[in-house]
Amino acid sequence: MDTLYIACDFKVKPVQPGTEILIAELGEAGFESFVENEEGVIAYIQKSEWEPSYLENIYILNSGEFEITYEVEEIAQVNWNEEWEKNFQPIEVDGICTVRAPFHPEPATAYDIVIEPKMSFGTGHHETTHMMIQHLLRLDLKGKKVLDMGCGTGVLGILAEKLGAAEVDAIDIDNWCYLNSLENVERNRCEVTSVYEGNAALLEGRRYEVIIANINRNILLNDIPAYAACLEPGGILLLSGFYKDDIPVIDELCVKFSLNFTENLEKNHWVAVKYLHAIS
Ligand SMILES: C[S@@+](CC[C@H](N)C(=O)[O-])C[C@H]1O[C@@H](n2cnc3c(N)ncnc32)[C@H](O)[C@@H]1O
Repeated sequence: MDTLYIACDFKVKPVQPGTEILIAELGEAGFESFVENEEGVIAYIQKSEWEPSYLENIYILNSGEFEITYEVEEIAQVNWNEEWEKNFQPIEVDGICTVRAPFHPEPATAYDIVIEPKMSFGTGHHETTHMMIQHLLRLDLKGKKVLDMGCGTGVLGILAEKLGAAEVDAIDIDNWCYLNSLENVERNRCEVTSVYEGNAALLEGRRYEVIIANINRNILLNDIPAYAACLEPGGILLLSGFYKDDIPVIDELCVKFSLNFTENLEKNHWVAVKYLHAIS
């Protein structure tokens, strides 16, 4: 079944830094996927999530700081491979991990993740994915049970398996992301990663030592109690998908569930925060 999408084709002047700021704002607002080009960016959102007034609340479009024009189009399927071949450059994180498409040459980094992103979020280009990869590279995941909540392309769960996790559950609410994660898990020859379509309701009765969730502020505020309920004492929770300014409200909730702030990475106002589940 085809999922209908809204594609907004933004022409931005100057392209940098205007496009970067626009993508950050659209990502926070709920746009799922971005294809950058020489003139700006095409941003995608599921039609079911879209309202005609949606762009009115995107500050950068109305601030006058950048000259931005756009066209809105409804689409079903497009040739994503062609789009990504034109636009997707490999991403290297800390000289240790590369995220690339199948048509890129094999890298020399210790970890090589091959992603065909299609419509899903999670190529390592976004600040939040990049920082979550950085966090993961610094953890000892050997033998751990890991949850990748809001897996998108599956990139973080795939990396968790490559870093030695004993078992990885990757969950996404979106059918397209679920299917894309399945494909990418297979493409990377993962053996201990299972992909599920769903949300925090699936977590009942499950236990994890590490939980990764790069989603957005509101979903996290809703689902942190469910994450805490299935995180082992001494376990680690990595959260991203929100801005630095949102840390206090996220922190306030986490503390109530014995999740203690330990470390924070920050890039272009986006953050990725590490919490430790207190041992009671
Ligand atoms: C910002 S993307 C992150 C993708 C990938 N994990 C990464 O770090 O690049 C967030 C993902 O969360 C999914 N999502 C949104 N709400 C969700 C929910 N309530 N439960 C599970 N997944 C959700 C979206 O479909 C999307 O794929």
